[in-house]
Amino acid sequence: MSLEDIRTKIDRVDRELLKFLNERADLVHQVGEIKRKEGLEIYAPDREEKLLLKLIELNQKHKGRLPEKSIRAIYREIISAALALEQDLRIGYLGPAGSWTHQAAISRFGNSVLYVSEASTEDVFECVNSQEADYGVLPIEHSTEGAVHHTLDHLVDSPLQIYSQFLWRTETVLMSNGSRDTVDYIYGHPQVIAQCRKWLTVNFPDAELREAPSTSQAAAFACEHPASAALGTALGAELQGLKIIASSIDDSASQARFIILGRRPAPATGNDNTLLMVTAHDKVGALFEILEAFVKQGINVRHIENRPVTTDEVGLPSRVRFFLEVTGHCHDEGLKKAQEDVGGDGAHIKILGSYPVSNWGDRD
Ligand SMILES: O=C(O)C(=O)C[C@]1(C(=O)O)C=C[C@@H](O)C=C1
Repeated sequence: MSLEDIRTKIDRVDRELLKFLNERADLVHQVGEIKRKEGLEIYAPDREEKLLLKLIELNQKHKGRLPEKSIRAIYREIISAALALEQDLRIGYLGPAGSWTHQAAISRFGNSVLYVSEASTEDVFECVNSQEADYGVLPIEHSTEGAVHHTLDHLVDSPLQIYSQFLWRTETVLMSNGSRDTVDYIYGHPQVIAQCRKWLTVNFPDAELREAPSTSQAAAFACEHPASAALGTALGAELQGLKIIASSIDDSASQARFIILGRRPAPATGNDNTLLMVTAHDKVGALFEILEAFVKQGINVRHIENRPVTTDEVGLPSRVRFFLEVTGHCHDEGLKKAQEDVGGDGAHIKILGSYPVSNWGDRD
């Protein structure tokens, strides 16, 4: 078949695709109307995941040429367009623009929705609470550095809940106005330099490493001279108009867990985890009693993090605070019973959110 013939066939397939995409958009519009009438959440991550898994399975069965990564990327944008059609969805994220959280948020919500850059964790909470944004995206755990305490601490007094969470690989790129051969100095946040040190030593042994206060500031410095480069995100390079001269340069693969903050709890999917906070008296066996209540109900405590309890009131008995990630949904009977048990011992328990399971190394 000639090139012309193949292109004629591609044009025909594209016309069909467009027809189907618009047919899908009409159906999504109807879903949006029902959700608005019934006061349901527009964003349904569990439905998105089920839909994607079904398509990936179908593709494998029919030996489709497209890899899973491409199917996810294509559908990410189709669903992003759907979300934008259903509602002018606004997503607040921990900025600045081009940050890892920004890139992670786009990997989840696609390019058709609106993004609002927030300067601090507190601002992300505030924009969702005040309804300036529908959802907020924040990091909660790094595979190398552990929990992001700043995010956990803000959940303590907030009426907001974790609506969903996801994992995202934090891949560093090297960006510049020049080419690989012209780089004399490289800017980067100290933590990012540390993450890529071995690669930098092997590939740029003579380049001077210069510390920058943030990844976006590093990119801004690199814009000034073609002999300089910066470490950061692919999105940061795009936003600054810099070329990516090397990618995936981290010494070891690192992932981060992000939460999607919402105003309402997420529905149960049958495979959920729940994050809860327990504040108990500081006494012998405090943690043992808490854990026992969950064990009795056959609930697995997957992760424990403890944080100091601050109080302005002098004379109050000292207390300890634990953040526990447990298996199950907060509406499960077993979890409710465990909660009652813990509460009966004088401890205070607060549900911070139930969300579908996602484990380290599950996917990109
Ligand atoms: O099924 C829904 O609830 C929809 O709103 C449709 C749809 C989709 O495009 O398939 C869009 C957004 C949701 O997050 C999940 C799925």
